[in-house]
Amino acid sequence: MSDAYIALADGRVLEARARAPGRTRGELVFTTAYTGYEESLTDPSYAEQILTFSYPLIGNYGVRSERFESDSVQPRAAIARELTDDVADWLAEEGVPAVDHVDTREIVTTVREEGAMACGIAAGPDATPEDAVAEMEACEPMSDHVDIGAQVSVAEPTVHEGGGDVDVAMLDCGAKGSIISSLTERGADVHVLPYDATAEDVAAVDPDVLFVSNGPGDPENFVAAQAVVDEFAGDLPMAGICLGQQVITSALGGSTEKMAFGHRGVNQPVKDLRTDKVVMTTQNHGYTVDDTGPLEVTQVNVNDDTVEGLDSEELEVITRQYHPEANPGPHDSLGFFDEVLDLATSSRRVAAD
Ligand SMILES: NC(=O)CC[C@H](N)C(=O)O
Repeated sequence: MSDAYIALADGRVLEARARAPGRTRGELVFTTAYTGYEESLTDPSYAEQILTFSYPLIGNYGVRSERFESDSVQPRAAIARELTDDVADWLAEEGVPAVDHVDTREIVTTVREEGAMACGIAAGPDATPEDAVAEMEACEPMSDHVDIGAQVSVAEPTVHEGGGDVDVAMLDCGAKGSIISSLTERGADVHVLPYDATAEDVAAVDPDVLFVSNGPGDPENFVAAQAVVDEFAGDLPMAGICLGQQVITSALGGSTEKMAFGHRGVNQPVKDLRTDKVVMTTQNHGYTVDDTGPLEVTQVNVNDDTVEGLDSEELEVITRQYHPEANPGPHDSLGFFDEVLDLATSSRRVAAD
């Protein structure tokens, strides 16, 4: 007898083993990353999603809080072929349902063929297939989570000192901790502001650059962040990662669209169109920029040609769809943070001349 059920939007109910009990629902997605489960499970970009690991064994090197990207577990639930006790116990403590002993290849091929979909999970001694179906039926599309930023952003402005003389104003739409530390390690002071900060809040920190972070859900719902970008366009250098690229592009007149199942993993090849160099990148996104507005495409995904990097010399904008901070993943693109800080300081020099 199974003690866990996974209900998919296409009507199937899969049997599994409960590793952390509970009932929940979310958008079913998968990551192909073979390491970095501590980072992925604490990445705020996964809020309101159910994360399936395609790699079959998750948890084989334990759970260490130094690796966490935020203070809590972010996906609504986790699914793997095999979860170790370390991970299962951690998720149980955090109240996040987790299941294993399920054919994750079937889940991955379903999502690849039919797209990211509504999913319900019921796990624990009393769980029934009907409970999982009821959860799945109550699942809202990602774009209906209009205030998802409130779930993942800081409540109050917070400063992370890097000791240098560059001030970054970061709109925290669900920032991973290592995006902040990638900037402080390079000497920047990072003023982390709530996702709904106003232009006045940003002006109050007198930044050299505006940075829009990664984050969960539909970028079109981050209307306050888009308004801030619109306000400072052309007057302040700007940079963004993932949701940040999407928000900046939309605010400047471009647009985004939902992908079928997105990119989630640590080996997505990205080509720089100026150098022809390909690097491996970490990704976690379900939306993509389809109209770049005034921005120029500088980098593309080698697998499907989607936009990976955007730039505008005139507007002093530089963005990435992937995650240069890695964690998990390859460090090939860490230089992005140097480019951001160069943009901030060179613009200040021009202003002073
Ligand atoms: N990592 C992110 O910032 C994700 C951005 C956005 N929520 C998407 O899925 O496309």
